[in-house]
Amino acid sequence: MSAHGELRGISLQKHYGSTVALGGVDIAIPAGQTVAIVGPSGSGKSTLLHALAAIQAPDAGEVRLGGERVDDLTEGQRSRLRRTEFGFLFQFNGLLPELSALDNVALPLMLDGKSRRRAAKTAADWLNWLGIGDLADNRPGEMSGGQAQRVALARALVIEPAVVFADEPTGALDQATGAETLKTLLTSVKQRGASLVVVTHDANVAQACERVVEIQDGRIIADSLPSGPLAQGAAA
Ligand SMILES: Nc1ncnc2c1ncn2[C@@H]1O[C@H](COP(=O)(O)OP(=O)(O)OP(=O)(O)O)[C@@H](O)[C@H]1O
Repeated sequence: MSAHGELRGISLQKHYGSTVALGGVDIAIPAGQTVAIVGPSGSGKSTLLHALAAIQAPDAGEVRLGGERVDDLTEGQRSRLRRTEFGFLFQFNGLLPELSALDNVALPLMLDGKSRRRAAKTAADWLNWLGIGDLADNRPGEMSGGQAQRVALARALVIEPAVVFADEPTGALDQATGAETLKTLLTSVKQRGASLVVVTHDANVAQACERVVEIQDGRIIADSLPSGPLAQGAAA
């Protein structure tokens, strides 16, 4: 586990033509906190996640990780940041179909310069840790949706990220499998000391997080943290 810093978005703005996707969002996520981003469709949840994760730069505002600005990096630096500090988990697992579970999990380490042998050993440890070591040689098409999402979780965690970003991680799973995946996700990030930022429409996911931030029309309208905008009387 590495020492991780606070993730902070400051006055984040993003426009698509006349659409205001982010209308000046301020959010500070302490290291190790689990945060659900909720709100109606089109409210700006994914745009916020993409801005915080250095996937898409905001039009204005700053993103800082551990105090360091990460929104104004070159594309190469941002891509390195995503490989070393951030883990990603999406609705559909995004695994490479032609690679085994082991190789899918080893890939981020190899992209970061680790030897194939070392990457494979670490990947195997992660699959074992998540209880799916026996699936190491299976390709994604040879697993259930829940198993594949667990492999995707191993791939997100293998780099020991500061923050795991998840967009509807249980959206493609049935309720029981989704609940199990959610539990594994939360347990894993807590044990590794990572923060979790999860965009979700699923009330079960939101309730399981320590903090729920509600977005509407590109602005935070509710924050369950005592120090959030609601407590300060700043909500609309
Ligand atoms: N690439 C894009 N081009 C144009 N408009 C976009 C683009 N991406 C997002 N938008 C618009 O920005 C607004 C916010 O979109 P965003 O995807 O962040 O919402 P969301 O809350 O994640 O929605 P959903 O819950 O449906 O995924 C929406 O009005 C959307 O149509």
